[in-house]
Amino acid sequence: MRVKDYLLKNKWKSLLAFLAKIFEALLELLIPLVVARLINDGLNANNMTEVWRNGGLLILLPLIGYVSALYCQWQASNASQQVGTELRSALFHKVQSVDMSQLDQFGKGSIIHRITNDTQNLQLAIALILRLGSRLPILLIGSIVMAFNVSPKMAPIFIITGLVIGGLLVFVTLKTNQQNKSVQTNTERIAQKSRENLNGVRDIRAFSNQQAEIKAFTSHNQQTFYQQIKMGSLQSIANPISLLLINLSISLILYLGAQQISSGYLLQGDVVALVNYMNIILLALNVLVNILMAFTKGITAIGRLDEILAIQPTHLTEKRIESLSSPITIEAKDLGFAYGQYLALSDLNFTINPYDFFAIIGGTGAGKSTLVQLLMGFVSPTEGMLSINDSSITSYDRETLRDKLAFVPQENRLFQGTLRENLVMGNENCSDDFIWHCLEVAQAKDFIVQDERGLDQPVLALGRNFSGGQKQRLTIARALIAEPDVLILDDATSALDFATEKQLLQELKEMPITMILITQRVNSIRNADRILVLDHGKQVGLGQHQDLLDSSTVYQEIYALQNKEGNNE
Ligand SMILES: Nc1ncnc2c1ncn2[C@@H]1O[C@H](COP(=O)(O)OP(=O)(O)OP(=O)(O)O)[C@@H](O)[C@H]1O
Repeated sequence: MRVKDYLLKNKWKSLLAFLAKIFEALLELLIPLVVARLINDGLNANNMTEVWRNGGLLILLPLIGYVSALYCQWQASNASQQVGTELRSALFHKVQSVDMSQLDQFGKGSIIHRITNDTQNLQLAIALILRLGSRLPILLIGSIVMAFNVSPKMAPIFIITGLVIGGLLVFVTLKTNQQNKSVQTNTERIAQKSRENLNGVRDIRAFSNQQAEIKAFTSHNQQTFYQQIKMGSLQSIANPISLLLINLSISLILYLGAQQISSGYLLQGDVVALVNYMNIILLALNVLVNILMAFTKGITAIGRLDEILAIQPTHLTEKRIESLSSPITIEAKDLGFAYGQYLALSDLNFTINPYDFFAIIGGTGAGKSTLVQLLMGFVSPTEGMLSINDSSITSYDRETLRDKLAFVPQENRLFQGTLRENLVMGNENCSDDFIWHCLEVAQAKDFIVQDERGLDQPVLALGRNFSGGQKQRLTIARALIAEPDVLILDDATSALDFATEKQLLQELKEMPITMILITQRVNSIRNADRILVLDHGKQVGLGQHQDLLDSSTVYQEIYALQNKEGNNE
């Protein structure tokens, strides 16, 4: 579904709001006529019945109009809020359901900006257009028609004024629409820069890079400022020019009206009605400028939201497999993956048997993390096949995969709360005994028991009260507590000292799980059942430690380098 479908879904509420506002506008148009009658037939003719009748109408018509406006307000708010809520939810679901690589082109900051800011802009535009926009054509066209009715000779003044001001506003709208797109992109850059800075505040300070960062931020900020000024200036031209034209027209009506009253063609009340209609046009045009501003933002938002809604999950299958029985066998056949045009992995062929200790090694940028993303179903293969128990990984329901495969990333994340809350995220009903067992396997028990609050000890935001190595052990324990069939550790032992890592791997190997370890350290995987060696996205070795030392040049090089430098021990 696209934005237009969400707008159509709420068409009845919008239509009711629209009709209520049109009704109010029609009533408003009658008022100058009633005033004219009050003057011509009542006051000038000294007819008190007409004075009372038209005076009464002058009270009644605005009252009915007010009730109608209230009803419109209610329906318009309802429709706009509903569209906003449904869109936010649809965007969130879309972001959850597509491959992560499909979102790369937008960036996280942009996606957040679209889900929050753009939906808000669209919501405001809908509300404003329904509440104010619907009455504008009625007021503008109606005033010209009514003026024609009062005096056909004066009507050309209305038509010419309307056309000139209308043309001016169309010009301003087209110009500001273009400008508004740049403003949105820049605002997004500011959000992205702020996010990047907050996340990397330590690195920035460590490298004393604050000045450069402040300069980059200020530059984006200034650019937005100038763009906003340019947009505001364009929009502000419209108002004084419209005002000038309207006042010139009113002067002309008064001048010509005076002559026509003298010649008996018009009555005084008719001239008052014509001036009132011109004032209605002026007020309507004032509102129009505000609506156009909201409208341009709304149109920009629709385009930006549709870009996200249009993403089709690359792995869509008719029916997803919702059960995955143990034990699990993973097989790659001519597997490859490309980020856009860049082929990050190609021609991978391997099998991971149940309860294997399978290791993946390779230098920086070899494609290890990309392979993990494929294994976790975060991205889908662009070449060949990756299967789990003989069915393509893309045919499985995501939740089913998450239940069976646990992943510990390089960047370990703990959340504010208690240790227990952090640990049981994937298995809320597990017993304390099981938690302690997993903590023991993950080599985390020792430092947890030192605090008498045990599992109830607090975790600060981002796990700030734990060291890097402690956080790694806790995230491994969390993955084990979820009782997965396959545990994938993506460089997740890098902060552990060699002895602790050795002990951890030993204990994990004894558990009834398949372990996939991604690492850069040869010495961590000497005991692996099988090691996959990657180099620049290609498979350059597959076998056990000793086989690879005999057969794989890349593995020999990594081994020689690490053991010469003694990096690992
Ligand atoms: N989102 C992305 N968009 C484009 N290219 C990417 C993306 N992520 C990774 N790459 C490229 O794909 C290649 C493999 O990256 P990957 O992160 O899988 O390597 P890695 O072996 O895990 O490296 P490291 O050990 O340094 O983490 C690299 O050349 C990288 O530049």
